[in-house]
Amino acid sequence: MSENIVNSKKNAGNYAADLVIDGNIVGLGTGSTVLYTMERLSYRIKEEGLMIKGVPTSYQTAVRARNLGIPLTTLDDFPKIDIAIDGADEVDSDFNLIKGRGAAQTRERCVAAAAKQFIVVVDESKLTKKLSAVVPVEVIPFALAVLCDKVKSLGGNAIVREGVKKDGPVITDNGQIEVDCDFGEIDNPESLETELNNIPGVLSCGIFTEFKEKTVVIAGNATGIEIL
Ligand SMILES: O=C[C@H](O)[C@H](O)[C@H](O)COP(=O)(O)O
Repeated sequence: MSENIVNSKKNAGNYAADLVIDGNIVGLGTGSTVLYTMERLSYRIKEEGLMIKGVPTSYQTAVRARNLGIPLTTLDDFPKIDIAIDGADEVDSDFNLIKGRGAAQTRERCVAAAAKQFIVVVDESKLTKKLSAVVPVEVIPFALAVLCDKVKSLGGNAIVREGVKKDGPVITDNGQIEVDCDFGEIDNPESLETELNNIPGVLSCGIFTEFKEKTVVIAGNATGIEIL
């Protein structure tokens, strides 16, 4: 990762952490940008006495939060939360998102849905006019072929994500399979999201279109941020 991208992620992540106030229940997204948010929250907890609890969206985020001294809670205890901060793989000009590079989009969707405010932290290279990144989809193995068939009928191409230091498919934090679906440029993200999420056996696809009204996008660059 170039130094520019690292600084851009850091600037976005840090800015988002400073939006958090005492008493907040904070959805903690997954990925490299939110890690900067979590590091800054950890600093604020230790240095400023900030009192918060985090709801992690993945096993990795839970482990990182524990190591950083961020107290954790769950959606069982707080079905409604104050603010969720999360990264994205692509953000279009209408605030439609593609998420799930880390295969965490199902829990990320649950946490974003539970939050009053959804803060998306990205480096500015993630901004695009039209979504065209690969769309991750989490599916139960029983429905894998049905999903692949449906993706084909929608003009896409589905590839089961393979592990890096494991042979065979990536098994998600929910014990399911992650499938990367390439549709090229996506003309209608809302309808594609609905089509994919309605396939029986799909837990969640990575297209997020329904949180626009509560979304603030913080796009980091090498020297600062832009709020969209
Ligand atoms: O499953 C992973 C998530 O959707 C991430 O939030 C997304 O991939 C962005 O990650 P990063 O901040 O590392 O680019």
